[in-house]
Amino acid sequence: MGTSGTGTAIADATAATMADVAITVDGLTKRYRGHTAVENMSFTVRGGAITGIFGLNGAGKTTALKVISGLARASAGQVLWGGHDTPAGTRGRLGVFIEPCGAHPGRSARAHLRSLAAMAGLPRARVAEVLALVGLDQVSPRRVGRYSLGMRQRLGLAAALLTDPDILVLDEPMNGLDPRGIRWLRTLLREQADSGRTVMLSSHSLTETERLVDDVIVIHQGRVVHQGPIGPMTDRGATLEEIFLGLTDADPTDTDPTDTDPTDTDPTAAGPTGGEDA
Ligand SMILES: Nc1ncnc2c1ncn2[C@@H]1O[C@H](COP(=O)(O)OP(=O)(O)OP(=O)(O)O)[C@@H](O)[C@H]1O
Repeated sequence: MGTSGTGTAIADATAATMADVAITVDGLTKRYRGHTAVENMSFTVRGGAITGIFGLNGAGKTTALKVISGLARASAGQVLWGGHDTPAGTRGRLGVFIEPCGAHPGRSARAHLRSLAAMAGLPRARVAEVLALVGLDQVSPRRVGRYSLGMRQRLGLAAALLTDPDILVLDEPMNGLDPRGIRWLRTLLREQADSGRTVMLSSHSLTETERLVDDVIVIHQGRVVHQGPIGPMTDRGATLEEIFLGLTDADPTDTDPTDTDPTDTDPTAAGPTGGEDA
C-alpha cells in the first residue's frame, strides 16, 4: 500500500464496499395492471450474509423476490448484481426457490432434478449430492405427488441449490417444515453464508428467523420501512416479532421509528421513472 494513498485508500474502501454488496435494489416499483405491489423500494443485500425480508400478507415480498430473481420485470427501478446491471452474467450463480417446487406430481424427485441438471449442463452426480444435502436421498425415487409439504419444500431447495449458486433467493423456505426441518434449514443456510454465499429469504416465522438472519428488511404496503442489521434491533431487548409488529402498524410513508441505522433507505431517493404495467 502506497503512502500517498488517500485516493488509493478511498478506491480500496469503495472496492471493498462494492464487493460486500451482493444485490442492490434501487427504486424498484412493480405494478400489476394499475395495482402497485412494490413501490420505490431501495435496499442492499450484503454478500456472505443472510438477509430476511419480512412483511404482512400482501406486503410485496414475493413480488420483490420475483423481480430480484429476474422472474418478473420491474415497472421501474433496477436491480444490480454485484455491481452489474443485468443478471445474465450471474444466472448460474443464482439459486431461486419461489414457487412450490414446480415438479410434476407424477415424476420422481430424482427424475425432476435430473432434468433440471441436464438443462444446466450438470452431471447426474450433482443430483445425488443435493438430494443428500436436503435429506431426500432415501425417498427420491418416490413420486412427488406423494410428498408431504415439507418434502416438497426440501425438493424446491434442492433445485435452488443444484448449481451451487453464490446467491440464494428463497421465498418462505420454512413453510411446512417441522421443528427438526427448521433446525436443519437454519444450519444449512448458515453454512451457505459462512462459506461466502449470499442468502435472501422471506418468512412469516419471525421467532425462527430471528435466530438466523444477519440483516432485516421490513416492508409494509409495498414500501421498505426498515433495513439494517438485526443486532442493534434486538440488542435493546425487543424481539423481532415485537419490532415487526410496531413497524407494520404505521403508515409506511412515516419515518422509520427505529431510525438508528445510517444505511437505512433514503426515502427521498427516486428510482428511474417510467416502465410499464405488467
Ligand atoms: N400476478 C399478480 N397479478 C396481480 N396482482 C398481484 C400478482 N402477484 C401479486 N399481486 C398483488 O401484489 C400484492 C403483493 O403480493 P405479494 O404476493 O408480493 O405479497 P407477499 O408479501 O408475498 O404476501 P404473502 O405473505 O401473503 O405471500 C398483493 O396485493 C397481490 O394481490
